Amino acid sequence: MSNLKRSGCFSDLASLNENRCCTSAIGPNRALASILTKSSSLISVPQNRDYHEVTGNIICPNVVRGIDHLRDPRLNKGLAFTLEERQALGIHGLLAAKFKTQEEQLDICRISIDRYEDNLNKYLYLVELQDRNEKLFFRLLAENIEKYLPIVYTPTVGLACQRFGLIYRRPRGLFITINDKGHIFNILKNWPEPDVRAIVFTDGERILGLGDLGAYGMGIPVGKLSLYTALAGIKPHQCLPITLDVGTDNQDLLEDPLYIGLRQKRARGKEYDEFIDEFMEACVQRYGQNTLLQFEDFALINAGRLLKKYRNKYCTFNDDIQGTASVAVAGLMAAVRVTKRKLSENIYLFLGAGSAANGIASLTVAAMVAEGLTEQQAQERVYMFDVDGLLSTRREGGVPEHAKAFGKNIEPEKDFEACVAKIKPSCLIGCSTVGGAFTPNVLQQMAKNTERPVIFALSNPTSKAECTAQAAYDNTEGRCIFASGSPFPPVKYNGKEYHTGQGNNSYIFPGIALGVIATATHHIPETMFLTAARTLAHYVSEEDLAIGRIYPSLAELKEVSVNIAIEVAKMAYDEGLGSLYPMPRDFKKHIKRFQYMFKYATHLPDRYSWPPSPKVDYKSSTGLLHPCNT
Ligand SMILES: NC(=O)c1ccc[n+]([C@@H]2O[C@H](COP(=O)([O-])OP(=O)(O)OC[C@H]3O[C@@H](n4cnc5c(N)ncnc54)[C@H](O)[C@@H]3O)[C@@H](O)[C@H]2O)c1
Ligand SMILES: O=C(O)C[C@H](O)C(=O)O
Ligand SMILES: [Mg+2]
Repeated sequence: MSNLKRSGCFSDLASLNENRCCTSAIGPNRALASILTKSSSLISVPQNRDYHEVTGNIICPNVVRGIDHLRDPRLNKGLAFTLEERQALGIHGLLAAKFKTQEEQLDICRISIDRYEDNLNKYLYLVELQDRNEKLFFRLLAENIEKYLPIVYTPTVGLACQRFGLIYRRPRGLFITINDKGHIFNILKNWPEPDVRAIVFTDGERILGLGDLGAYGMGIPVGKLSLYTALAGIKPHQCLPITLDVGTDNQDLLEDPLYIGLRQKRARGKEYDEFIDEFMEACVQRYGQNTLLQFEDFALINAGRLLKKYRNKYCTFNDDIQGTASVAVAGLMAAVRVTKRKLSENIYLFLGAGSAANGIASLTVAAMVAEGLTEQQAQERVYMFDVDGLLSTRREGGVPEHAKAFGKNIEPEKDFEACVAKIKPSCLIGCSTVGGAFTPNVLQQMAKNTERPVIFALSNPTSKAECTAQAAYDNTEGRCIFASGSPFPPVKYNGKEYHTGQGNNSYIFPGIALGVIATATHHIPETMFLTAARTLAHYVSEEDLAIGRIYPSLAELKEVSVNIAIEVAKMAYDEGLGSLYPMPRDFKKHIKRFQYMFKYATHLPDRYSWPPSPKVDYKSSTGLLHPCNT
């Protein structure tokens, strides 16, 4: 370096960066880039070598001015830029003199967040960090999952969605409105990243258990995709959050002066269906046929039927139906080790008969069939109770179409407590959005039904949970096996402390997504969710069970996600669904190759040496590697 400094190469490099450009220039710099591409470059490209090869450890395939290295969150390292980088990139003097390591920066982040008492402020701090320094944000999240998952994700993300009009500052993701019908592909083209592999999208109609939040639902795909990166290491530039704004039927929002979405009633019927059709087509047209399309928080009237419509035509899944089913079945499998009852020996009662309940029930049936029951025998063990009472074929209005498989020819019952006493379930599963619906009487009845009752209060966020962890223990003499969708503090019962688990689809969808992306799988069959459930259940240790947890700790989520990805990837090839060839010999290595590097990369151009450092893998199947996209 010192030789270079003496020879004045740094000023050379700074101007080099200003002029750097390439054909894949994107976003606001596109016009400038195309002009510069035509102008003479300072880099002389040896014959038969392409531009990226010659530029070596290129900063970004974009036109990047010095200051952009600080303004672009994907490039910014703040005080962690070294002296050489500061000089080479033309940002020397734009930063304070101190050089910091990423570890030192992480300490400051932790201290800063801890200063906030209010979770929404913590959320805002993290949003701001992601907007400022992406690698620091993801490393902070990935290394402190237990602490920050409840902030960027459930339950705080629910509050953020409710206040979205107030906290909305910078766009993250795309808003595509019903008025864009006929032009969706063009809107997708405005997204500055060309290498998108996964899209999480919502129409905002059933945001957690909070109902129709319209365009305010954007917090959900953003939060889900943060976990794609933090838990599964899927690269952030490959992830795209989208809100499909088709209006809202939430009158409060329509009258809310802060509301940022379309101020009109929801589009329904043909218009809505055509819009979703066009959206699905546009996504694959823009990003390729294996683009993973994750449906999130769609209302019951659309969730199941859209899954049915698209599941064999696109690489798609519905997280609320299938991801939730997988995590719940994993919990049931782990619980078998405590209850000593096989899955097929339980009686299941669901409170709520919507997307989540039907997803869980169907996968539980599949797991019981794997234990030897017929499908009909398995279905007979599953009861559901919705807003109109027990799903009885004899009730007025009968059983809704989407839950037909679980309707029973028995006396109708509208009193849930009476139902728990009559049916005597051993597993009670709440997906109703009704906070506190598992009353002390219901829980006490569960303790009478069986020695070790399984009680899942899966509704989110915390205020919608059917009961708290403490209430479940208090009302079952501490004999229950409990899990909840949102986290609860440790339970104290009879002088012992229990740490109950979070039955949340966050244990599943990041791993499924990584496995699917890494194999370019074109369809996601139901059996993949059973495989994911088995992999997750396998991770539950005796220590977990001893403290009341039927899931591994959140701290293990990254390892769990990678292992789910590996199993999903193997299955993809076994079933002829993977389309990336040759088939990997070592799946673990293969999966790792797709993963993000949370630590900073050097931003020094490698032009001093030729050929460039052998450590740099310029081209891989994941696309061109450069510091901002590793
Ligand atoms: N833990 C997780 O990973 C996870 C995953 C998905 C969904 N959820 C949560 O589960 C809840 C339900 O989600 P969904 O997608 O199934 O919603 P949904 O709208 O599809 O279903 C809700 C169901 O609850 C029923 N219901 C409403 N009020 C009721 C009442 N008073 N008594 C009995 N039933 C009642 C409705 O009739 C409907 O059948 C939400 O709170 C959601 O956040 C959690
Ligand atoms: O978002 C979550 O925390 C889980 C689930 O997808 C939900 O809709 O509640
Ligand atoms: Mg959801």
